Amino acid sequence: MTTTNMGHSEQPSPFSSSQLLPPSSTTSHPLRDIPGSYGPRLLGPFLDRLDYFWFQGPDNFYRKRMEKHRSTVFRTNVPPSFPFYLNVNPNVVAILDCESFSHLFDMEIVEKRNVLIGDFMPSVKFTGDMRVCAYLDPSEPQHAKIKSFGLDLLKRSSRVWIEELESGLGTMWDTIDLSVAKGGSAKYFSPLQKFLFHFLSKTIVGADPSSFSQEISDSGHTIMDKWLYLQILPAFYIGSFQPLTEIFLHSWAYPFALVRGDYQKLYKFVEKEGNEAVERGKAEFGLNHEEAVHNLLFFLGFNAFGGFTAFLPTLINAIASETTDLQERLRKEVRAKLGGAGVRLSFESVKEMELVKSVVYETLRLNPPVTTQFARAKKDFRLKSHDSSFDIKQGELLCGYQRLAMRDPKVFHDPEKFDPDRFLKKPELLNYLYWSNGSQRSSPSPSNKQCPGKDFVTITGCLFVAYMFQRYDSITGNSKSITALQKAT
Ligand code: HEM
Repeated sequence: MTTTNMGHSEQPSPFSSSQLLPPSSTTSHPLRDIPGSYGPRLLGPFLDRLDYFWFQGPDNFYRKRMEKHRSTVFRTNVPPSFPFYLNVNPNVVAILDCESFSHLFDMEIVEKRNVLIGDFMPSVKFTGDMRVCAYLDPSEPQHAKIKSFGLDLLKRSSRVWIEELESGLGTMWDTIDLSVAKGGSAKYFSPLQKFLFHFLSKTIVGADPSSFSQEISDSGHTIMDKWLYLQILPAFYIGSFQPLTEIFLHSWAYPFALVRGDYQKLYKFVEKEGNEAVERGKAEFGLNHEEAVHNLLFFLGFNAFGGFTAFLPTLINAIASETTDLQERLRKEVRAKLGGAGVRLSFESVKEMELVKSVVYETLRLNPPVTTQFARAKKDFRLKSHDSSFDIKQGELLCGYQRLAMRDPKVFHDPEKFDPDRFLKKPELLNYLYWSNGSQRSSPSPSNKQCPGKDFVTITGCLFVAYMFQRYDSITGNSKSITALQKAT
């Protein structure tokens, strides 16, 4: 067994002793053929691609097939596919319930080599002609070295995390305050991304963008976006401007040449300003210079900046669009445990904020920032869903769609509803919260593929909420704009 916390052989299936499931689902798992088909060789993948990106959108794409096959496990194609992705095999086995999803974490039976985005892998030119950590399987020696480097960076960054967070959030909310005062509302994507780029560069890489150049300080976040989205575009759901999106954005992969100059700027920034981290990667974790810099850049830009960019707008939306007494309850909890404006945030104080934590977990359940995880069967094995079992053959690609697995009605009561108290009432549900590619009760390690940022992300989400309610009495808005702010009295 290579994993420490999450393998099937070490940890019984999450459902074997669960009180949450009806007794029938824990008893027998009759063997079934995997329903669904891949259709004609070129036409099947093409039609599925159009359904996924255009006619249905990802949620309905999976939901309709799940209903049609009366199964949370079935065969389908996922993009990218025909006509210009001839080397990509779009055939997958979709898995959409918590029990079957957890097989993705068992490194004894699945391999995670080059499957971050599915069978399609962006050109390694985007990452310095090397396969960075997220594409490595734990069986590859380099994985443990680089993952340990990442875990160490995060541990060290905790020394400046709070201080940098407070100062970055101060600047970000000042900008938003100003726009709301001027125009009555503020689109916050850009100030949020600018804050994230500065904050994560300083904490994780130890690199201050303002010390490097005006361009990186002002536009580092947009440069990062360009590099990041160009890589994931072939599989990225856009949901508008069809059929132009299908023709021009989803039909071929764009070359690295379009961002070569930008990537060089980011590389130089990390290499120079993050020199201390780079040297530690070399001296303590046995990486060569190039490996240390390219991996640092990927941790910063793709993993951390990309992840938080997807997560924080959903957190703001969950709170700012609430019309219940949630904000009042959050405000009371934050001020009781921490105090009002001017009192320093701390890791310890947010650990005691049970409602704040539950809201953060519930946001990650309903809106997992990375919607899909893939893994390839290392050997033939039997995969279980709640009510059936299925034979998986070595080499088959499993595709876990988090947005439906996290709405599994056998685990989460009234699963489509945002219930801010869900995890407060039933903390044992954390076993089934999978946003980090592992259970919220498991730990990332060099021998598994769980996100090393798992705890930092949830704690930062809590600190983000605590800061908001220190500063404001109420906030109105959605995932794009803030429309009203009432300063703390
Ligand atoms: C909200 C923020 C974040 C989200 C949503 C997120 C999500 C994820 C997910 C889903 C995976 C698994 C991908 C897969 O194998 O299919 C992952 C892996 C990873 N994440 Fe995060 N992450 C976040 C923040 C961070 C941060 C702050 C770091 C800092 C270093 C980080 C570093 C990594 C790395 C290195 C991996 C690959 C792990 C491995 O190869 O074993 N992530 N992340």
